[in-house]
Amino acid sequence: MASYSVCVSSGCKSYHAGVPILANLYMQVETGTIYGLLGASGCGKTTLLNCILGQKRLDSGYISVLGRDPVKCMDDMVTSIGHMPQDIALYPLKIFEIFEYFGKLMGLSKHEILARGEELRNILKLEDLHSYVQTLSGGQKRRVSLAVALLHHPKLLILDEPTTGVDPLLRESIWQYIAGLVFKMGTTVIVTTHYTEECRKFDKIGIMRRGRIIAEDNPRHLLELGGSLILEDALKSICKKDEEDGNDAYDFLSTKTISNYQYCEIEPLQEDIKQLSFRVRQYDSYLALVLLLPAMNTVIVYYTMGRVPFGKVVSVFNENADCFGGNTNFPHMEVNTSLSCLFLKEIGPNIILQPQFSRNSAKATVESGSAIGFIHIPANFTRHTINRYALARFALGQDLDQSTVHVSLDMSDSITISYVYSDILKGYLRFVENLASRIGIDPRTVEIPLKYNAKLDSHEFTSQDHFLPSNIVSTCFLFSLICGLSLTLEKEAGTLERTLASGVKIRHVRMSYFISESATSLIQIVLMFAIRFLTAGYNITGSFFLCFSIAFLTSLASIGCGLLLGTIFSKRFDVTMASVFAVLMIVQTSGECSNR
Ligand SMILES: Nc1ncnc2c1ncn2[C@@H]1O[C@H](COP(=O)(O)OP(=O)(O)OP(=O)(O)O)[C@@H](O)[C@H]1O
Repeated sequence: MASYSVCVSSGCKSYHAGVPILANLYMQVETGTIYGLLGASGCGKTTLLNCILGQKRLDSGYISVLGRDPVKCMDDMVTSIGHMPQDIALYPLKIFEIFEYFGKLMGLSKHEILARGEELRNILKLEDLHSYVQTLSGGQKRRVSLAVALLHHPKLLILDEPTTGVDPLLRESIWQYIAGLVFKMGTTVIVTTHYTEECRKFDKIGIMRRGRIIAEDNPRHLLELGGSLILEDALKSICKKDEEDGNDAYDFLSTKTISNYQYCEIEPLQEDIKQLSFRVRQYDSYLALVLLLPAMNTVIVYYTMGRVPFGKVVSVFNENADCFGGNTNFPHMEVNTSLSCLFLKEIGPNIILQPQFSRNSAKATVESGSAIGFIHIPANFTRHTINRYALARFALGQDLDQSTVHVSLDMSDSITISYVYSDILKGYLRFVENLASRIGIDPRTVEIPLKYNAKLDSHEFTSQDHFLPSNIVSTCFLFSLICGLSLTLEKEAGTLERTLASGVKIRHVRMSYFISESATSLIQIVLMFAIRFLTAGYNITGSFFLCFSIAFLTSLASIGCGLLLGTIFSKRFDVTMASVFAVLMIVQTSGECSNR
């Protein structure tokens, strides 16, 4: 009595309510045979194979694979099954690394993987095993994918369009090899293909239409049934007859009972997470760049953002005195005793003063953008300023007006302007304190009677002090969140599904991402701190440990967030949009762009 490796009974499956993909499907695949699954594109072949592999569940009906329920027992069976999916589904690694990865998951030793890899390279005419998969042609990649499915000598081989894009001669030798496996090792093979004629040598062909197997028999009988010597024509006529018959399926199955079906306990596969650590190596050639990116960002931010502005030009229209010796192109303060010159000398070194000969020309320099502001000093500034401070409460209104310096600033760059504003103000206060001493007044009387005593730190705060800590947080968050995108890319490429089909649990995949990304983040943060605090000369005045811990914990939280996004979304566009939103929220709420 024939034994069956795969039996499907009353299989029903739909993705959307009311649109059946598998509709009461029956299928029997005898052990040690090649079974060809033929049908129009979109008729449900891949869906059926995924159900057989336990990757998708039937809505109703039964499937038995090697005598077991694939959904519940796939962990026990992964080493007995080889699957070549329709998509290439290979990681961007060297061919031998891919063999190593899947071979180890299948329980092969390093020696066995090497020997088998070499054997398959000869049979499938593969490129040098040190070639990167991404550099191969479509047909070459497909052969590597087939080699992965064959690597561990599986009992059941499921091949979804294995010979697409492979030249006829090589296709012939692949089928010869597979026929040899069936003959010598009793392997069972299920194949989908669009090359109808290559099914002539198969033991059985199942014709799928509208979610059912409408005919299942050996090629000779199907040719007779279709009344043609050409298989393609015979299949067409069988499908046509099915349509005319109002979809009643041909029932070639002698029995629909599945004799050797049994349930089993779920035993978690002893999967080694180390196997998945290669994820870090996916970056391989640009690993150094990945590790250095946050540090490079740090340097760029340090040298471009929030620095004390240097060399900002402020125009001066001074009616009181010519402090520049008439030289407007190379402003160089001459020694001059007029008070306006003494005031201008006190303005900080970061500001370049540019003399102008009229108020209008000074204003024009600001409007044209060549100066950030202008200072207007009245004609009798010296005399009226002395009166203002010497006469104090007896000073006239004219003294007060004519000793007032008018400053107009371009407020569109508020951060730079705050420095310029502060430099001019501090310059004036220094000037007036000196003046008070010279005219015999206690300088404290002209000081602003407010003393700022920094509570946390005695050094002067710049806007870099304000946003660099927040920038560390948002940089850590941004670079770690990217793992969500990697997970989605794995989904899109089909490599995740293939890894899961090799018995790996999704929680192990997530854990491997978490471990590898955490290690990457740790190195990134060390480099970022090293460059930020050693090279850029930036100091931490509080606890270094706390600062480092906050950065690392932010990265860990971001990796968790990225994995959550990668789990929820299946398309890179969706995960990218969600990540951009998350980063924006972090940047805006971390205080980098606003008040904390
Ligand atoms: N995850 C999914 N969600 C929704 N619909 C799906 C999904 N996967 C497949 N389908 C739909 O199910 C139908 C059958 O798809 P399936 O991939 O099984 O066809 P196929 O026979 O393998 O096609 P092909 O020969 O072109 O590979 C198609 O209409 C497809 O759009």
